Amino acid sequence: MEKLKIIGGTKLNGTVRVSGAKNSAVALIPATILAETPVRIDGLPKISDVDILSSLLEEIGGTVELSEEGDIVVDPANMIAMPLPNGKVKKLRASYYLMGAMLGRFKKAVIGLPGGCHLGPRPIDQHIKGFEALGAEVTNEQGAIYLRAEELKGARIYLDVVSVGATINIMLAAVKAKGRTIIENAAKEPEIIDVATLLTSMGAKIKGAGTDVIRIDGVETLHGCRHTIIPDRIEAGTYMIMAAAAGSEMIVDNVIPTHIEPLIAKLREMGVRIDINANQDQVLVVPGEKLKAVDVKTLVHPGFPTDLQQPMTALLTKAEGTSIVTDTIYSARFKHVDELRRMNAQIKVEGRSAIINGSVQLQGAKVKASDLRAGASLVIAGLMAEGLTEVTGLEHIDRGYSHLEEKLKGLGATIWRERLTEEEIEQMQNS
Ligand SMILES: CC(=O)N[C@H]1[C@@H](OP(=O)(O)OP(=O)(O)OC[C@H]2O[C@@H](n3ccc(=O)[nH]c3=O)[C@H](O)[C@@H]2O)O[C@H](CO)[C@@H](O)[C@@H]1O
Ligand SMILES: C=C(OP(=O)(O)O)C(=O)O
Repeated sequence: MEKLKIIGGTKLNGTVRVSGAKNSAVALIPATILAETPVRIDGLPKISDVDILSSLLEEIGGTVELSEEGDIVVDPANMIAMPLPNGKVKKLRASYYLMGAMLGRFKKAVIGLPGGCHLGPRPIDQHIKGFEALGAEVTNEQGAIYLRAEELKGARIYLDVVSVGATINIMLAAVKAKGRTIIENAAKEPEIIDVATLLTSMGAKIKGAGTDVIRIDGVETLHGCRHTIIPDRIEAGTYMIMAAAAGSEMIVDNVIPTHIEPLIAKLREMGVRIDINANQDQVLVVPGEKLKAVDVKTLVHPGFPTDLQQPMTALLTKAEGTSIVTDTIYSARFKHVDELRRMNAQIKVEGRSAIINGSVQLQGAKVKASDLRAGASLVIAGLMAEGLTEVTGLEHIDRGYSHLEEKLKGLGATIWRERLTEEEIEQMQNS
């Protein structure tokens, strides 16, 4: 077990390069199951979700080569419908994509219910509704989902909730179903377009990804191809927030600015200068002398992403006035607030909103990340704080931030990782 140590107050500047998108990577890797020949994906982030999914593909008989640079080649030829009831699948959310991909290829799968960040209830009823509409029988037996189908047939599926996971999972199963599937009220996140792009390169017929109606005409077979992942808009957003919190001037490189429009708009409203280069792949972030309080409401894409809510909450402790942050996607995504309070933040939570009074000078403290973006918000707070901050719960941060300390050190931050002592481990286990 490890902790991050941060000495706050250093002005960050320079250029940081964004890695491949976590939420694409975790769907692209399972999608390779559907091919009959090797698939290569370039630019995956170095995160534990990628490592775990790669090892799950090996468990079902795939040959997987993952390079240090994040390029993966998966040969799915010898994969079998091996049950994956629990264990590793519980360590991440996106193991649910193994359901759609294995159902598509083998017409059966047994996958344990997924893990991922605890943000309030995260049901998968819309995924199951989609699989059933395609002709699968779905049961929950001792914490694992059993899926079986004689054959998969295209269907019209209206999602009652706009869900990223359900949209992608239904796409994965439907690309090999007989006939046409129409997903209505589909989610529109850039990661959905990325997965559709990979599947199309594999021979699938998909129209409308990125809109709220996706049409899929099933095909008999899918083949290998080469694909480059999109940059991580949430990681990009996190560094932009770090720049606004503790930067002088920072260039965030390898971004698609249209993917982070709501964040750009909010940072500008706070008084942060954001310039986009002519190539549309870099943003320059220059914080103002003083930051203004703003209200933020998370929404489905293209609204403000819930995954940037927690980092944004940390930044708003530095803004003058009262900010209200409302999360309409998750009912309990405020576990970072108690930890920020330890650092002298003036925040209270009422229902789905956090009310933040600023500006305050945060103080270094020992804090614990309860989930991935809570971890990011504590690192941001640590960069702004006076003195030493120690962050534990790094297993969450490592699910989603590639080379975090190296990137921050490159920007001038004083940050390092240390092993926890026996005594600290015991204290954590008792707390
Ligand atoms: C691996 C991955 O890509 N994770 C992302 C994905 O999670 P995930 O795919 O789990 O999130 P969804 O878009 O499915 O969830 C959105 C909302 O719909 C609800 N819901 C979802 C499915 C369902 O069957 N029934 C249901 O009620 C959820 O409880 C939540 O309130 O999108 C979220 C919303 O942008 C992001 O926070 C996560 O980072
Ligand atoms: C909630 C997140 O991840 P997951 O869905 O993988 O738990 C996230 O990336 O912020």
